[in-house]
Amino acid sequence: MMNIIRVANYEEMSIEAGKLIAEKVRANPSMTLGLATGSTPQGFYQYLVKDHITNGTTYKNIKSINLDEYIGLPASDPNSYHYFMQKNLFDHVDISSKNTHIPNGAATDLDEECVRYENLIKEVGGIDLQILGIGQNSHIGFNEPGTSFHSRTHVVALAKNTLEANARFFAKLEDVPTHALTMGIASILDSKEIFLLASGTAKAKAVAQLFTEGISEDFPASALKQHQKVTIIADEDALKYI
Ligand SMILES: O=P(O)(O)OC[C@H]1O[C@](O)(CO)[C@@H](O)[C@@H]1O
Repeated sequence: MMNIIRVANYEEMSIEAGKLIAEKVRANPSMTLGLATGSTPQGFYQYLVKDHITNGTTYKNIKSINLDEYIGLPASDPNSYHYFMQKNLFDHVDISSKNTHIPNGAATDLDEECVRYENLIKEVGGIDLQILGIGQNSHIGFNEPGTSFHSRTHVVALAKNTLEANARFFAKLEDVPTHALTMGIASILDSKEIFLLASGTAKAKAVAQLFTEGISEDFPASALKQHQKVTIIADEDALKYI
């Protein structure tokens, strides 16, 4: 089941998502949140930080599991997702560092890291609410078109379109890491509930495909149609073909 919440713009998407997430955290203060990086979630992280300061929503017992990380960037690199999470959320709320988890893209044995990460998700009791963005090519996490819907945490070679889309954060295209670690589609679908956020015309085609195309590994986000509890929070631009 996919519910759609249609909002005017990025700011409203961020407020709507932030409100819903903060409500869930207050209702279940020891839940496990599945978190995403990129431009899409930045606004709702700001909302959560403000809400933490003004309303006192606490993350003391919240656990977090991030979707993905570049391979080869140390946690201290400003383009790593470790760094992103510290700067956008973890440094500003009372979450405990022992409860925050991100795949280790600097691991020497990446296969072992994938197994460790999958086990970790199980050990924390699974993800209660997974937040997702969507790539222009329909990727979720870093699961590019063609990824098996049975996939678990794995190493991926990033698609050309993804490298180009993410080059905006780097000095030049060649600096974008070519590989990443990502939770798989099956790992994502195990989450009890999923929010998919989309903003802007660059995402309009990928969002439309969710409704016009069938379930296909060519469109990774279409896997979400197999899930019982998905809410899409998207703005007018992202929904312009719907
Ligand atoms: O939000 P953006 O920067 O458009 O990226 C889309 C998606 O691709 C990823 O960057 C891949 O990790 C996700 O984190 C994100 O939700």
